[in-house]
Amino acid sequence: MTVRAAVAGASGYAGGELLRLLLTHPEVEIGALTGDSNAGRRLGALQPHLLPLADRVLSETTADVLAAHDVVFLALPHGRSAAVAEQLGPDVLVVDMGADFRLKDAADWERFYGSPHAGTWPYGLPELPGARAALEGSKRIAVPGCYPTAVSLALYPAYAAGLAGTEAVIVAASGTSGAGRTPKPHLLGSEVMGSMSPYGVGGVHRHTPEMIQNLSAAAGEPVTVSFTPTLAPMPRGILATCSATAREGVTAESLRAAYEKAFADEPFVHLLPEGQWPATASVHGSNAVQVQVTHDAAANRIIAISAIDNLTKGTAGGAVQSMNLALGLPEELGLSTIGVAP
Ligand SMILES: NC(=O)C1=CN([C@@H]2O[C@H](COP(=O)(O)OP(=O)(O)OC[C@H]3O[C@@H](n4cnc5c(N)ncnc54)[C@H](OP(=O)(O)O)[C@@H]3O)[C@@H](O)[C@H]2O)C=CC1
Ligand SMILES: CC(=O)N[C@@H](CCC(=O)OP(=O)(O)O)C(=O)O
Repeated sequence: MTVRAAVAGASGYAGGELLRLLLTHPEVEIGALTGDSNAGRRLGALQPHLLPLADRVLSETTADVLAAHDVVFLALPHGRSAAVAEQLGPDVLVVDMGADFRLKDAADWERFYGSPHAGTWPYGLPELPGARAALEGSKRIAVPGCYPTAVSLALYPAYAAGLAGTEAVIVAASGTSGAGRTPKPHLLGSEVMGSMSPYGVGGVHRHTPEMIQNLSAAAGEPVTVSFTPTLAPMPRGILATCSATAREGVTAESLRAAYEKAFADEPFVHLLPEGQWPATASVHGSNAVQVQVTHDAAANRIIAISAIDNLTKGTAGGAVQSMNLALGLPEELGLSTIGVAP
C-alpha cells in the first residue's frame, strides 16, 4: 500500500519534523506541501535538513491543494485546522497536529482557546486505555499536545491502577521548539541561553484541561491538575516531573508492578531500570518515551518522571504512529526508538 500524504504547515517545526519522518516511511509518498507567509518559497531555504525535498515549492494552504491525497496532515496554528478540515472529504484521513479537536468539553475549549469549539476527534495517544480501538480505521485524528503526551504517559498507569490520589502536581520543562518557529522576544538566544523560566503559571496553560481529560478518564473519577511549564535552554525535549498523593498501601514495588504491566507491550514507552532516571538527551529525535516511577515514602507521594522529544513523540511521531493505526499499517512503521547522542 502506498499512501499519498500532504502536509500543511510544512515550513514550521512540527511540519518539518513530520517530513523528516515521512521521508523514511516505506508506505508514504509525499505530495503537496503548503505554507502561509512562506508560500512560493523552496523548502530547501526553510528546512535545509530535508535534502530530498529541497526543490519542492510550498503552495498556499487551501483545501483544493490538499484534497486528492490519502492523508492530510495539518501542522497549523490553533484554530486554523477546523476551517480546512471541514472542506476535506470523508474519505481523506485528516491528522490534526494542532489542538482544535482534542478537547471533549466545549466550555473548556472556549475558556482556554477563546473561540467556538469545532468538535472532538479520536485522540492520537495510542497508549491510553481504549485509544487504539478508536484510532483503528478512523478518518480523523487529533494529535495530543506535547506536554499532555509526556504527562499522560507518566501518570496514567498510577491512575488506571487506582494507586494515585486525585490531585496531580506537574512541573515540566520544554525546549524552545515547543513554542514554534514564529519569532518572539522571549525565544531569543540571549533570553533563553543559560536560563530557565516558568510561564503559564497558576492553571492558565491551555494543556491543563487536556491533561485533566486524560487522567480523569484513566482514573474513572475527576482528577485536578496543577501544571507549571518551564522553558529550558535546549532546542528539543520535554522532561515532565509529575506527582500525586499515594493511596493507602502503595509502595515502590506496587507502583513498579503497575507500570511494568501498563507498558509491557508498548513499543515506544520504556520503563527504565530501577535507579535510572529519564533524560531528554536519550530521546532526541526518537519516538521513544522514557518513564521512571517511585514512592517518596516520607512525603507519601508518587513521583513519575517522563522524557520525550516534543517534536517526535510529542507531535510528528505521535501523528505517524496514529496514522499507521488508522490505515491498518504496523504501528511502528517509519518510527524509530533510536536517539541521537550526545
Ligand atoms: N512545536 C511543537 O513542539 C509542537 C507543535 N504542535 C502543534 O503543531 C502546530 C504547528 O506548530 P509549530 O510547527 O510548532 O509552529 P510553527 O510556527 O513552527 O509553524 C506554523 C506553520 O503554520 C503555518 N501558518 C501560520 N499561520 C497560518 C495560517 N493563518 N494559515 C495557514 N498556515 C499558517 C506557517 O506557515 P509560514 O511559515 O509559511 O507562515 C507554518 O508552516 C500547532 O498547532 C502546534 O500547536 C503540537 C505539539 C508539539
Ligand atoms: C515551549 C512552549 O512554548 N511550548 C508550547 C507547547 C506547544 C505544544 O505542544 O502544543 P500545542 O500543539 O498545544 O501548541 C506552549 O507552552 O505553548
